[in-house]
Amino acid sequence: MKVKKYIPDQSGLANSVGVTLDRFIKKKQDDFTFASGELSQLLRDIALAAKIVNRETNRAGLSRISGSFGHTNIQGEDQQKLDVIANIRFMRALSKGGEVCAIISEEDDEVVEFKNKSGKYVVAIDPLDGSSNIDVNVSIGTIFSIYRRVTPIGSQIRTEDIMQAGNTQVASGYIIYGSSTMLVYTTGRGVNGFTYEPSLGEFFLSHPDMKAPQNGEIYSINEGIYNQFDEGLKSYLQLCKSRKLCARYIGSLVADFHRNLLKGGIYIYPATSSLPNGKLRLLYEANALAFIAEQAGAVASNGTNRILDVMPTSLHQRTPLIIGSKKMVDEVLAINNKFSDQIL
Ligand SMILES: O=P(O)(O)OC[C@H]1O[C@](O)(COP(=O)(O)O)[C@@H](O)[C@@H]1O
Repeated sequence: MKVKKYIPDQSGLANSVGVTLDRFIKKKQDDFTFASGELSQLLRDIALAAKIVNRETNRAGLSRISGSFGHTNIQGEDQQKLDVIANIRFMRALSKGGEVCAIISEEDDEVVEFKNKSGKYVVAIDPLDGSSNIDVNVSIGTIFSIYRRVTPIGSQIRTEDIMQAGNTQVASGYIIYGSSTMLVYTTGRGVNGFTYEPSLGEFFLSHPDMKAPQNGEIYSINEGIYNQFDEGLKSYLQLCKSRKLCARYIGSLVADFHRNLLKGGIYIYPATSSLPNGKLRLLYEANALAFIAEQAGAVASNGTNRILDVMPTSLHQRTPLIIGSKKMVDEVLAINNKFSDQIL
């Protein structure tokens, strides 16, 4: 029987669609000799829930799931229907596999513990970030952090399993539901981005080994609350204006962060007189993006400390966030120090 060797097509007629997320996760898992595959399955479960949430957000206007859910969450925010739907979808997907023992969600007042305690991972998640943009067709996202529990598997979840500093994350990432849908994640070995191809129902590697430019031309901050900023920040913003830098603020953290990660820039949500600890949440917003930022060569600070070194003390605690290109964040911190020295 005659056989012939497979020679990859050279005609260029059928463009390669690239590496699927599944295959990429499998390949990366093989890098870890003793990998059990649980983290890989957990990442796949997150990707599956993301596909469903992507479908829901795309057709929200048609399926009457836009608008308020008529309930206020523990942050005092008016929960949107899609906030609740996204929360249900991720909870369901993460409860199925058995890899997860507990979840911290922006939409749940308390830690959600799964019956099956054999899971070794704890997930912190903002199921739908950028709620104020849901109904107006502006990019929104999902943000997730993954930790290994520290107490024995199978035992009762304890505070130390939940209150872990960001520098103990085993993985983190975000999904951006925008002009295209992307999933970007790290397991501490660089950052990779995958674009969703709805017609095939697959995420494909589109942004391998993402690196943030060391400097940038974009600054992202809600200047509507300018009067509540401290003098150090006001002087930095004057500097940005004098340099004719570009002001870009979508009002969806994931979207602003993603743009600045690709193009170079800085996102700032500071402490203000009305929000003395800032607005964003440490456990399921800042930590995840700080891990991604650092893995891509960028920086994340609360103005005083590295975000990843902040020891959490409460589930929904807020933190000021200064995140983005290294040179820009370092400059803000230097100006802050100068002003705080003058005050002292
Ligand atoms: O409207 P503000 O005060 O500028 O806040 C916008 C920020 O708040 C957030 O919407 C907070 O996230 P949630 O939508 O998940 O609550 C960020 O996405 C965004 O960057």
